[in-house]
Amino acid sequence: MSIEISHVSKRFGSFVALDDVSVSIPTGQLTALLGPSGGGKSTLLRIIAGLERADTGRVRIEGVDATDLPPRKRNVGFVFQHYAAFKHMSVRRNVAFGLEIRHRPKAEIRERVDELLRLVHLEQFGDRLPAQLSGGQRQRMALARALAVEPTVLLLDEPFGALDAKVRKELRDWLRRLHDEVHVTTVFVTHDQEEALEVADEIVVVNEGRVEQIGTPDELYDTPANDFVMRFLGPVTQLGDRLVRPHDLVIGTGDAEPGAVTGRVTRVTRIGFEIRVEVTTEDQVVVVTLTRTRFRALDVREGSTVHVALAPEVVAETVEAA
Ligand SMILES: Nc1ncnc2c1ncn2[C@@H]1O[C@H](COP(=O)(O)OP(=O)(O)OP(=O)(O)O)[C@@H](O)[C@H]1O
Repeated sequence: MSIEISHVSKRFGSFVALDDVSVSIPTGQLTALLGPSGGGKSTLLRIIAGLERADTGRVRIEGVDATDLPPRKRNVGFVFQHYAAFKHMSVRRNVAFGLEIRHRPKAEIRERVDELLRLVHLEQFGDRLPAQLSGGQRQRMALARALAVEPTVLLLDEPFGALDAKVRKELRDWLRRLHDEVHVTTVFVTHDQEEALEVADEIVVVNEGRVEQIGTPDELYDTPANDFVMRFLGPVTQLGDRLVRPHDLVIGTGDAEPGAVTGRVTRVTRIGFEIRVEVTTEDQVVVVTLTRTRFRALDVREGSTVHVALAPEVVAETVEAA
């Protein structure tokens, strides 16, 4: 394990930001701290970085007890949402900064900076000033700068949070590819479940100062530990007294299967390649999402009486899991 957080608690006045949190973060992986705003993700990241002190608990990084070490002795690299670059220095010098203050030989610095600029696809931009870069390019420069000193751990706090949706998505793919190349243990904070599901090897769900669940994207999505995780990770709907995913449901028009609920189709909406069907039963509205092909084959419309049940393959999986 690269980072071991054990029994960490943190209060701000009487407010409990972290409540007895224990997490192990594996070496070489990309781990997301995911959760709603104010849940404690950034506080946890800042405690790993040494920018904040835990009231109780310990932090070990690569086997070394880092709890009492200042940030510069932890060998961690950070990137924040609003990255403060040296405005009057070129991109190259910004990236080289950490190496220069460590008095590395000039030739070594030049070589390393070239390599980093290549890695973050900024090789043509080395001589520009940070103000002459786009937001996405600036964040890539920030990553190159953080990686320059070969940190043991890279910590990213909503690194793409301030960028527009399209650039965000591009950088997300890029981060994944970068990580496949560099393999530095990386922890990144996000409140965006799609970002975490797409990019991370492992996700730690943090809510109200506690860890709700730790697992791979598939584990969290398919076997959430509780309703909170289930709701946070994707769309949900209620079927009877169960919380289920709308795309795990099927609609039937013949005889009702055991466990099915019966209702009327009250709304049909097309969302991209999916069709969202609202079925109103005696006491609830159930949402089902179907592919267009499946929907067409069904031949139902608003007003049709239908049955809704859990898809047979999902029932089989649930039985297997239990
Ligand atoms: N220095 C501080 N002083 C007082 N309260 C703080 C301080 N830092 C954080 N908090 C509070 O602790 C709670 C957790 O904050 P934190 O930034 O860790 O949450 P988060 O999950 O990262 O949320 P966000 O995504 O909004 O940054 C919040 O309610 C916040 O207001």
